[in-house]
Amino acid sequence: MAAATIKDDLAGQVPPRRLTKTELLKTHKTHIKKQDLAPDAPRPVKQPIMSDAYPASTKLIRDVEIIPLSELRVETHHRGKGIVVKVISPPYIGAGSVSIVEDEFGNADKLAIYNQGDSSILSGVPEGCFVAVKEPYYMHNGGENDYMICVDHPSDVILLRFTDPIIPEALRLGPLLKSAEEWRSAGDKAFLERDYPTAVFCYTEALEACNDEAQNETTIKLQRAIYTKRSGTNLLLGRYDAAKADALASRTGASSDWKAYYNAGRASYGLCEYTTSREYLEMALKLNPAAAAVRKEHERCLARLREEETGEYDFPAMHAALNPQTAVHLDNGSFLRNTTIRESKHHGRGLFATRNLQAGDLVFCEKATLMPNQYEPSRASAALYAMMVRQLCDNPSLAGSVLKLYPGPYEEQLTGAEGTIVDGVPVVDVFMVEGIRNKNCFSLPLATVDNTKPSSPDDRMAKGLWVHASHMNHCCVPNTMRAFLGDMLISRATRDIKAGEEIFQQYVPIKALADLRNTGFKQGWGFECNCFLCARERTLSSTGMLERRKEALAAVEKACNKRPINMKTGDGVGIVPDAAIRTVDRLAKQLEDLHESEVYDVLPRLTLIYPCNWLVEAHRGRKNHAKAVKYGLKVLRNFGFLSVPDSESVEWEPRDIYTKSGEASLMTVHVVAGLRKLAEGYAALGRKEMAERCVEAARFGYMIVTGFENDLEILDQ
Ligand SMILES: C[S@@+](CC[C@H](N)C(=O)[O-])C[C@H]1O[C@@H](n2cnc3c(N)ncnc32)[C@H](O)[C@@H]1O
Repeated sequence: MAAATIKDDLAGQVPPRRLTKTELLKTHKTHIKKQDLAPDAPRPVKQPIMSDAYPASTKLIRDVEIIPLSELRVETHHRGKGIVVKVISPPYIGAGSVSIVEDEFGNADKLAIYNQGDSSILSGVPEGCFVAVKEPYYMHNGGENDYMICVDHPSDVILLRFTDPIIPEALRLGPLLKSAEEWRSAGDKAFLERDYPTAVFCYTEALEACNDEAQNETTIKLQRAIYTKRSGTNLLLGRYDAAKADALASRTGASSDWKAYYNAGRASYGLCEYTTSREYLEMALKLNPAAAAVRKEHERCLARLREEETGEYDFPAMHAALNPQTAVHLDNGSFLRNTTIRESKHHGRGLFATRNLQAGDLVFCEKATLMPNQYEPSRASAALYAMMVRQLCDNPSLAGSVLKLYPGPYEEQLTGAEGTIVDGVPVVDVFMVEGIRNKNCFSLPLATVDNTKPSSPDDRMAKGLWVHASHMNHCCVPNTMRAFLGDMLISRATRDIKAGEEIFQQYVPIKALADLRNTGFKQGWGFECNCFLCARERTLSSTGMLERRKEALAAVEKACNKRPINMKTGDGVGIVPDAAIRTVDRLAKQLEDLHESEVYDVLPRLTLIYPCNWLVEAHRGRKNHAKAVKYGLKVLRNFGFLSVPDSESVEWEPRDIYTKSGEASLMTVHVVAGLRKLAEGYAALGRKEMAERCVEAARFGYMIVTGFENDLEILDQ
């Protein structure tokens, strides 16, 4: 309460008193002591709260007015202003890095820097360095006289070079006399200690020092050697854009340049730019045909290009290579050429087929743009957000694709400068990043195929971003289905798709009732679905009918739930008394009658799936195979598979159920399970051919669901 009062009273004003340098340093030391006692405590990520959103600074530091710390006003974004300070304490690392800083007038304050990745020296700002903060926010920190400069956007803070003229002389305390050689050895030392961000900083200083020294052959040689070192270090940090630029800057024109091309090739590979990577690797091979490492990398690169071109993958081998601890990121390229991004009539941009596709075809197969190895659901979102921020800072070339994704309503606050380079770093607006994460990320298991096993836990889900797939709009009865293998997203056609048709996916498993599912879409993504199913249900079914259907659904679910089925295992019904079966049967019929035939002739009847599945189980339990088959056929029909015949005399191919069911079938693993139960019933009735066709259709469906051909028996494990 007291804090809130101080906050309200002082907003916009300079605080009457703030803690002195000595007081600040004393409290800071106690925090650091505590930190030293628990050095391995996991570091939380501060995720942005969209209601507090404010845009990142897009100004150059030289264009803002530098003010002393004493002019900072509470709860204020100091637009058009900036501070230049020296860090006078080691950092305390929590959700961000908190340090004590001092300005040229001897004023001290607390500086909290959030959202810097581990590859940045600013994730743990070292004592003695100088930083500039553009358009800082000064906040009351809860306690009495306790304030803090708070930096959310990573690009709002700049690590200054020691020789930067913007640092006031009084703060600098004498010129820094390190030579290029000295900075280089400092870099080498940091490298050997595996402190790669510091190594990069020192090599950068070394390169700048080279510029200040006499330009002779020795300096040029030194400069190129440092570029090589910095390139290697940036590669280790995953800063591929910088690694590539350094590699190219290290060239001398001699045959030893093969190393520069090799590094540039590896950096391009890291960015999944395989065509460019191949070009560099081929230049390296030209200069040094015997280099085995280059040859190996070149072969790897050709394999990626083949995958991109043909869409041919060895999915079983990829599956076998997965390891939840060490290998969730597969070494594969993205096959995207069957689809293209363009404006869609009703949903902004969308994905469209570039050629005719058949049910079961690979629509695309995309490697994650960003996906942390974090399958703990409570941490998955924060891990993805942190990775997105870090990668955008580290590899500005990513901005071109990631920052074009739909960020939700925050779109209106954007300046258009996000992703551009200002003061040497890309402008990264964390609220925009969070908006993009929120509207575009996918939840995924390690492998969809394993997740279909009844024994697999449902809750090991990671989160990731696939830029191409993010352009797909939602449809409740979509024409594709996605599956995951590590960080590969496999999209398959659930029915035939014509060239030029829009590709849809289901964002989340949908609710049976149109109004309920649309409330979810509105809240989560800000749209109301107007797909074939939603539009017809909404406009053609009368309100009275929808209400009665809701009541009938509640009644039938209540009856089923006395003996619920586990939809994953199919277990739970057991031997059910006649009376219970009769009740569910009667209620299901009533519900069925509430679906107008003229509306639902070509539509799935989602509310009927659960009761019909229940009846299949009840009849299976009593070995009443004829009835199990009857309801099994109804289950498929209610998923929208309208072309499953019940007669040997009808000519049909197992795949026909996918290709000849119209535009509104809903493919899920339950369809596969339904086909298997149907097969079991037919086999028990001695109708072998029907049983075989159903198994074949189930196998084909399981390939669509899991992304590649798999044994149906996995569903029993
Ligand atoms: C992941 S993005 C899909 C690509 C997006 N259309 C774009 O222009 O970038 C999700 C957003 O697309 C739009 N969207 C997706 N499916 C839709 C649908 N069925 N009807 C209307 N808008 C839809 C919504 O604005 C949603 O928040």
